[in-house]
Amino acid sequence: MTTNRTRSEGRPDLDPQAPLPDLFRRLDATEHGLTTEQARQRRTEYGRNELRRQRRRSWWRELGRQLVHPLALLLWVAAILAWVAGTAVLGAAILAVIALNAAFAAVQERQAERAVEALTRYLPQQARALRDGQWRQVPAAELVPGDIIAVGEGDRVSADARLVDGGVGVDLSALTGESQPAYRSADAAGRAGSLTEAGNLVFSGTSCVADEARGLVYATGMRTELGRIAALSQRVGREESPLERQVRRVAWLIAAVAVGAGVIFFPIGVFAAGMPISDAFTFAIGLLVANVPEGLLPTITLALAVGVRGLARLGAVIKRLSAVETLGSTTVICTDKTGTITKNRMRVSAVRAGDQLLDPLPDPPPPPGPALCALAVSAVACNNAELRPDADVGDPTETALLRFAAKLGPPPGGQRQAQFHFDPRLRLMSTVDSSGTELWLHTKGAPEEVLRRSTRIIDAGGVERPLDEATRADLADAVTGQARQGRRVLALARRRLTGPTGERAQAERELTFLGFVAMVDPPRAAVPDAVARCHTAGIRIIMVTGDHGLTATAIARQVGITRGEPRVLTGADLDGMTPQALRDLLAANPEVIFARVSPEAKLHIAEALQADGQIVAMTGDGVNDAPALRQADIGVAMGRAGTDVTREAATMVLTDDNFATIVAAVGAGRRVYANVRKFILYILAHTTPEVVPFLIFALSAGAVPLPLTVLQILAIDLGTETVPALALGREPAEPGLMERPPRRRTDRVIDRRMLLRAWAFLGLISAVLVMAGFFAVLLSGGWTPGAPTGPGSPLHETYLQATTMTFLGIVACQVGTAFAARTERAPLRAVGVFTNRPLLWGIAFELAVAAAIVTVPPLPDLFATRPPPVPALALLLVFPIIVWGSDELRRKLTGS
Ligand SMILES: Nc1ncnc2c1ncn2[C@@H]1O[C@H](COP(=O)(O)OP(=O)(O)OP(=O)(O)O)[C@@H](O)[C@H]1O
Repeated sequence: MTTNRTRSEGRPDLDPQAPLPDLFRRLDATEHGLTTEQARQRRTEYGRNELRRQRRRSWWRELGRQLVHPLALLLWVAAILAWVAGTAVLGAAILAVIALNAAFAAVQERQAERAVEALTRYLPQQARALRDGQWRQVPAAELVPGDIIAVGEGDRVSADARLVDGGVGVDLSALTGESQPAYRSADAAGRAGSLTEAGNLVFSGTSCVADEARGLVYATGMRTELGRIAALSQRVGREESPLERQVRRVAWLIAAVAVGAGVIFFPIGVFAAGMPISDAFTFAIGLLVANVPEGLLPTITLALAVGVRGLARLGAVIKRLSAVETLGSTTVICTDKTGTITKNRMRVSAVRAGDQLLDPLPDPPPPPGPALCALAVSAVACNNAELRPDADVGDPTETALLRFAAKLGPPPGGQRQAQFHFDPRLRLMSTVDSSGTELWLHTKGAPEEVLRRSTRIIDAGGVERPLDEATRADLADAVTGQARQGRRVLALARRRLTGPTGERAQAERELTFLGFVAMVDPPRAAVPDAVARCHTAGIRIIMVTGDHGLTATAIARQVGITRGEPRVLTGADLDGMTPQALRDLLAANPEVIFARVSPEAKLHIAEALQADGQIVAMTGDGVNDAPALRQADIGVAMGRAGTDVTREAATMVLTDDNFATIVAAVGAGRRVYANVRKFILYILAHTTPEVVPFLIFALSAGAVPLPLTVLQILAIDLGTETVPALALGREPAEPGLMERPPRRRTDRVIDRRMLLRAWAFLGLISAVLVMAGFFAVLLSGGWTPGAPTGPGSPLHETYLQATTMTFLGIVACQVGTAFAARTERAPLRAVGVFTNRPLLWGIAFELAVAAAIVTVPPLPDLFATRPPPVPALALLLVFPIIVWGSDELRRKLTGS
């Protein structure tokens, strides 16, 4: 072994295309795999089979990035202007603002990144490896060179391996960008040149799309091809979401307004109010700095990240931050049936063997006659599941068949010779088994498919006869009768083979129909409720299933998806339909069920709905579902039953495979969006009480002294208000959130209604209160309009107390605004006054900072504050109640 050298070089010094015996020798391995102990030792030697994360951006670089953010650049300009104008204190304050903001944004960005990264923990990848002579599911991270692994359709390959047996179709696009699947087989000859072109190798990070093979692991972790090119560095995307894009645009708009306000103020201050030029300049800059919403974007990123974390706890793992927002606007959920709506826990409840129907199937079953025996033999032979005392392995349809057969007695064992995998398009699976000297084909699948390929039928006594039309019709009726009860029906057939099997179509023909089994698969308990919530939330549910139309309809009715007569469309109907016809049909029929559809059809359904402006969530579990999942706005894969390929293609993975979780996730998405609106409202509301004092000062042409200083504005916007704003992102869902139709694609996060509420209602009330406080202090101190209040004048202390009152008044009003912002339509008591703990802490922080600015030296000197008289302070106590109370009243009166 060359382990030491291997480790130091980072790649094994071996040729994976060497003759197999050489490769086994070099890897010190055998066809029987490794023992657990050997694997453990090798893990300490080679490390875990993981890709090292691409180094994160360092703290300093992240901070640097935030410092040159366009909005920060605007502040730099303001700082330079302040410095040039000789107001060094303001310049320094702006620099502090830039630094604080950058640090704040950097922390939030990093938190968001972490939240997404942490999600990989929720989806640990598994691999099948031969350990201690047995096939085991092991965490992919524990694979080591020398392991023998199995890869089958739908699996993600977890390490680089040389195939030793079988062949697989692989999708190499993650490595080579080539989207056409390639075939790799143990028998393929080695090839010089690029390793990825070698016909007998498979690579970590690629996925298996067909068949099955076994391979000898020769490289893991960073030594794999994938590790080498580090292509998987960022599997979880971090692109800007539409919400972030919208908010960025709005942030720029507000920044432009702020610059405009500053520019307009300057001449008004100088010429109308007679302010000294330097003061006017300082104030203009202050106005600009205070209103540039530089904290908005990182706060939204953080809200989305918090949403992602919350969703993971619900059982929905999201792979993109922006998906949280898309989820909230979902208008249609296309869901499959088995496992998502139903429990995927099947039990055979009726059987028809030959022409004998046992419905219900007695428990224990009667002693089986020849037909029932033949049915059971086929059910066991054409089966890849395994009954285990701890947990059954395999497809629940197949385990149900095994359990049914087991009750009839031990079946005679045959020897599997070949297999035609279950194909969701054909809806059939077959195996070729030898029994003594005989060779049999056993087929199971959708009854109509099996019937179509059958020419004979067995009778109860086991005698075969030709299948006439009357019997066909009778069988079809019997199947329909079962499906109508919501049962899943599977037919079984067989054929004695006399020669080689040949092509699939050649093998699966002239079958002898043995009978069918009907299984019950009860709906999940939480589904009817979730369906009802979708209905009230205006979300349409479309069932898209491979199962029989009647089975699907019965289940859809049981859980409330259909309430009237649904329009049932089959895959065959879809084939003959133009995209436009499909769009029209979906628009015209509120209740549609797609049955017996192929995975490809799901893609067309998603496209048709999207062409109509719908936001589509689509579930899927099979390999062929991947394109539809990619096409949908939210591709939903199953964490338990699904394949790695769909998990890779999906935006959201359900750890519990439950439909109800999709609905909960939509609710969470709506909540995040609503919370983003809440803190934007809160941040916007302070603008009016900050601008009005200046307007009064300017319009009075200096008769009223300036009620608020620039540094005080900065202290509010960038000090006291930050934490409560963040805390609004943690609001619980407002009642009624899932009782409204989804928001439209065209809806803006900041709309006119919100601006009116922020500026013209909450803001205006605050401004009135704040100015009343200012004048109350000023007048009670003996001030008359036009009286001097500058340094050295007898009224100067009173003036300082009055501006402090304005400052504290705005802080008090913002406390009221924070409570008002908590709900958009409902009364606050519907969510509970004390239910948002972080907000209560945020308000405590806000009040503590405000108190410190007024009382803790040297802050009062820096911010020019003096504690107002006690009666004025008492007045402050009612401000929040008035602001919040008025909004409660408005909501009550207007209903929104
Ligand atoms: N293991 C299997 N072997 C043979 N036939 C099967 C097997 N599993 C399913 N079928 C048949 O193929 C049909 C389609 O199966 P598919 O897995 O595409 O969808 P489904 O499980 O019925 O429903 P859904 O799409 O809602 O999950 C089934 O209704 C059944 O008749």
